[in-house]
Amino acid sequence: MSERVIAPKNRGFLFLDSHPAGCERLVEDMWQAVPAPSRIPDRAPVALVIGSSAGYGLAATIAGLARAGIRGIGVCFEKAPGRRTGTAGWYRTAATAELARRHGHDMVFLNGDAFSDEMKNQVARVLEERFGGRLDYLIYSVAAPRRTDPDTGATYASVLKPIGEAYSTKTLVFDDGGAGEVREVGTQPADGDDIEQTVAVMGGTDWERWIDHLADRGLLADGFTTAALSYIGSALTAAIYRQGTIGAAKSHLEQTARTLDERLGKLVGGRAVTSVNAAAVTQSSTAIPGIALYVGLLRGVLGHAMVPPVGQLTDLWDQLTGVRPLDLDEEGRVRLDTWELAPAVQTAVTERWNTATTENITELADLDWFHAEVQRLYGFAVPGIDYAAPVETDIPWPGAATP
Ligand SMILES: NC(=O)c1ccc[n+]([C@@H]2O[C@H](COP(=O)([O-])OP(=O)(O)OC[C@H]3O[C@@H](n4cnc5c(N)ncnc54)[C@H](O)[C@@H]3O)[C@@H](O)[C@H]2O)c1
Repeated sequence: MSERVIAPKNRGFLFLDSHPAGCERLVEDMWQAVPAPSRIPDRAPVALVIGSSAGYGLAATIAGLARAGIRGIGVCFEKAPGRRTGTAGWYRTAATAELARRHGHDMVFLNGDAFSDEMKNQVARVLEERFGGRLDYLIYSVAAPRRTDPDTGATYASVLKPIGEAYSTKTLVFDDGGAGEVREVGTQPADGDDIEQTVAVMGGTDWERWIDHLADRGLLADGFTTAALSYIGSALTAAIYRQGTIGAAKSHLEQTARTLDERLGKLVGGRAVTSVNAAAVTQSSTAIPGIALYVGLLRGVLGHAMVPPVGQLTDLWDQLTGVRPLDLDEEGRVRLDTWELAPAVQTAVTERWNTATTENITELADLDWFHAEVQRLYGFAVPGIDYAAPVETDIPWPGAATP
């Protein structure tokens, strides 16, 4: 046992420690935010969520459990407590597992590299031994800086760069006291094999490898449906996002969905789609130049009308499970970002973006919210948590939860 008081220590948007009690409370709040199921399925669907410990994948897991009544497996890559605390995703997973258990869902969490064949084999074994060898849904929500290709052993690294020309953008940074500053940052364009490397990590290759692996072992149920998360975003961030290296990876992911959709249709009467979600504060998104300013301004314009990830994922589950029909755009994508990209919203954000300076930023953007959201990624700034009290940090990885 190792109880201690944990104070936030950070370098920019990255924190060295996380707070177990804050992480637990956030997971409980997310669960509470999900509306009760509109119908109880005869048989709890079996789902696999890859990237289940943070951001959209965590939202997929919690909305899946609380709304769609899933059971199954969550896969993520987290660090255990040691000299420092465990990662926030470690504690969020422990909290999610406990909630699943309390609500009677059989949910197993596996910690390791989703890109490896070892993890794919491990998941296949758990599906065979524990879930009747039948997978109904797979949600793919990995955001990673690197991927090692199991066939060649080559390791690819993704980069966030514009394509063609150098790009300069306004961005938001915080000083130690939490005051925001609007700065200009420049990024050089992709060169060499930057695009191929980024596509190799964040494109659809690993998603397809998962489906192939599970299909080869006969583990896909009739009507098996899979969704991978994607992003389009604003014209304000297009040069670094959708038109940049990561956008090339998202185009590849969306193309993979079209190929998989055709294949799964023939194989098991199944479906593959991408789900285009809205901007959210996550560990991955805060690493993208300009996104912090953009999201702060978006919140300044929309306030509580922003739909949080768990709200968007409730909608996705409703569409995947047939509570309402799958609503696809002309490119075959589920669109959960329409409120973000509404022309009136984008016009208002653009006006604010163009005039934003360090002096007026507090009037234009919701900086308090943004700054707190960043801290909440690590379990800090959570209302109701006593941060002066010692907490147990040595929390074990959840064992297979038998309801
Ligand atoms: N954050 C946004 O604004 C936003 C908007 C729309 C779509 N998306 C998409 O959602 C997806 C998830 O992004 P996020 O922002 O929620 O990321 P995140 O950083 O919050 O979460 C990433 C998850 O991936 C897991 N992961 C990372 N590497 C792994 C590995 N090698 N093996 C197993 N698990 C691994 C992490 O443990 C974590 O659970 C991405 O496809 C992203 O493009 C994000």
